[in-house]
Order: sequence, then C-alpha cells, then structure tokens
Amino acid sequence: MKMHNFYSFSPISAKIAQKALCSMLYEVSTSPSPGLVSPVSKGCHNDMDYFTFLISTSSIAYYLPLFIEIGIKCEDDVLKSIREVGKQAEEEMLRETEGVNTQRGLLFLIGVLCGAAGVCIKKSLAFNRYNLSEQCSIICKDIVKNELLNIDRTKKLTNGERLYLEYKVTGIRGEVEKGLPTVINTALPSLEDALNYGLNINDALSHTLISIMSCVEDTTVINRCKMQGIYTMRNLSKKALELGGMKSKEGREFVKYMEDVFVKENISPGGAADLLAAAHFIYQLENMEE
Ligand SMILES: CC(C)(COP(=O)(O)OP(=O)(O)OC[C@H]1O[C@@H](n2cnc3c(N)ncnc32)[C@H](O[C@H]2O[C@H](COP(=O)(O)OP(=O)(O)OP(=O)(O)O)[C@@H](O)[C@H]2O)[C@@H]1O)[C@@H](O)C(=O)NCCC(=O)NCCS
Ligand SMILES: Nc1ncnc2[nH]cnc12
Repeated sequence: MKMHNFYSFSPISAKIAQKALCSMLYEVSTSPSPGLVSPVSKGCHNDMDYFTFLISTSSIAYYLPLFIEIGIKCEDDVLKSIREVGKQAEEEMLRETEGVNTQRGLLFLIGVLCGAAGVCIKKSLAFNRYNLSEQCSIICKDIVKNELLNIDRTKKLTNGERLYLEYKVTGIRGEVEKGLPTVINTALPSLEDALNYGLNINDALSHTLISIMSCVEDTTVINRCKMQGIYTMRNLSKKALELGGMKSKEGREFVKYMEDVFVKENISPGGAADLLAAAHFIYQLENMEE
C-alpha cells in the first residue's frame, strides 16, 4: 500500500476519526430504515447485508485520520489530496466487499467532512455545524461546474454524471458544494429534537433518517426508480412525520409500513443514509470534550 506523507497522524486526528467511524457504524445499525441495510434487514439489497457494511467500514477505518491530516497539512486543493487517499480507500473497500458498492458515496462525504475538520483545527475554528459546513463548501468549491457541467461523455459515466445529464440532479456534489444544507437545515434539528424528546439513539437516528428522506435529492433512489421514487419517498416520509415519526405509536407503525413499501418498490435511499451518518458525526464533534 502506498504510504502517504499524511500517514503519521496526531491524537486529535485519531479522536475525530473515531467519531466518524462510530457514525458510520451507527448509521448501518439503525432500524427501522426503509429500503436500507440494517442488522435485521437487507432492505432492497440482495448483494449486501449488515456484515458487508461492517467489513466495508473496517476496511476504510485506517484512512479516516489521514483525511483529517490532509485538512490540517494541505495548503491548497484539499479535495485533490482527499480524492487521492479516497481512491485507495475505495479500492480497499471494494476488495473487501468483493466489488459490492456499500459506502462509495459515504467514503467521499465523510472524507470531505474529515478534511473540513482538519481545516478547522488548522484555523483554530470551533467544531460546529456552521464552520464545518463552510469548510465543506470551500473544499468542494465549483465541484458541480467542474464535474457535472463538463462531463467527458467518451468515458464510462458514474450514476451521478448520467443522472445529471438526464435529470439535472446534482446529488452528493450539490450537497457538499452548498455546505450540506440537508444536514444543517433538516437532519441535525431533527436529531436534536428526537434526543431532547427522550428517544434512544437508535430511534432518534431512525426519526432523523425519515426527516432526511422527506427532502433529499437521492441519486440512488433516482437510479433505481426514476423521479417517481423520490416523490414516493418524500410523500411517505412526510406522512410519517405528520403522524409523529418515531415519537408516536402511529408514526412508528407507519415507518414499519414504509419498510415493506420501499422493498416492494425497490426504493433504497443510500444517499439519505450517508447524510444521516454525516449529521451524527457533526453532532458528536459539537459535543466532544476538548
Ligand atoms: C464523488 C462521488 C461520490 C461521485 O459519485 P457519482 O458521480 O455516482 O455521484 P452521485 O450519484 O451524486 O453520488 C454517489 C453516491 O453518493 C450517495 N448520494 C446520492 N445522492 C446523495 C445526496 N443527495 N447527498 C448525499 N449523498 C448522496 C450515494 O451513495 C450511497 O448509496 C450507495 C449504496 O446504495 P446502492 O443503492 O447500493 O447504490 P449502487 O450500488 O450504486 O446501486 P445498485 O447497484 O445497488 O443498484 C453507496 O455508495 C452509498 O454511499 C450515491 O451512490 C465519488 O464516488 C466519485 O466521483 N468517485 C470517483 C473516484 C473518487 O473520487 N473516489 C474517492 C472518493 S473520496
Ligand atoms: N444502511 C444502508 N443500506 C443501504 N445502502 C446504504 N448506503 C449507506 N448506508 C446504507
């Protein structure tokens, strides 16, 4: 494995990486999670289960502190260095999962967030959602223009590139370039509301996942079910939240019903799952002892 000049990392990088790892494991451990993999369900997936995600997460754990070190040490083009390390992580992940794409998008999202945390350390900025959001946006400045408005159609297109050409959806690139608006405006307020209400962490994460599903432009859903999948996901999620989501008996029953519908309709909101992990990661950083 190519060693990087980021391979030696500081204790703070190790500590932040531990929080990122925790959030990745919490995300896939959350249930109910309509359409998604959890300890008790394969969701819409016949090629992966909970243990696929455990080995996938373990395979990229080593790289997490490196992303933070990149934010601390890199003076320019942080994204380029994140992607160099991320590509190695992605190769290792796909080797461990025997080619199944479990967390390719999450690797990019968490890589950028860890890089943003590193920049906050370098600039002595507090670990809060606003600084992390701003640094994500700076790291990913012009990623939509550079990667979706100038697509090289001679090469094999990624799902995101193809879906941009077809529907003008910007997916994860739009999210990071805008500073994670779904995380800042929807997911974190929902998570804090659910925890303050007294839900345990599993139910609070499930409640937050439903709130993300009510508004996210998830390309994994569009890839499988075209835009109709997004409309179905948003309408059912809004109905669940109107019933109280995981804070009420009726809401819980409706979320369970959603699990059946999502499997039947092949709706798997992998992007929403990633944003849930990102929200929990930021929540941990904001509440981390110095
Ligand atoms: C920057 C890339 C992530 C770009 O990839 P792509 O061009 O494909 O762009 P998107 O489609 O926009 O996003 C890719 C993944 O990001 C997740 N995602 C989708 N929408 C959003 C959103 N609005 N906000 C946040 N995240 C979003 C999603 O990833 C998750 O779902 C995948 C698992 O679900 P599944 O249904 O199994 O997906 P598939 O396997 O594709 O379908 P099936 O075959 O099963 O039917 C999993 O990836 C989750 O993380 C989107 O899939 C980056 O990948 C890229 O450009 N890579 C090139 C190399 C590189 O730079 N690597 C280093 C990265 S640090
Ligand atoms: N729990 C999950 N199930 C399916 N796809 C995912 N992508 C990220 N997390 C996922």
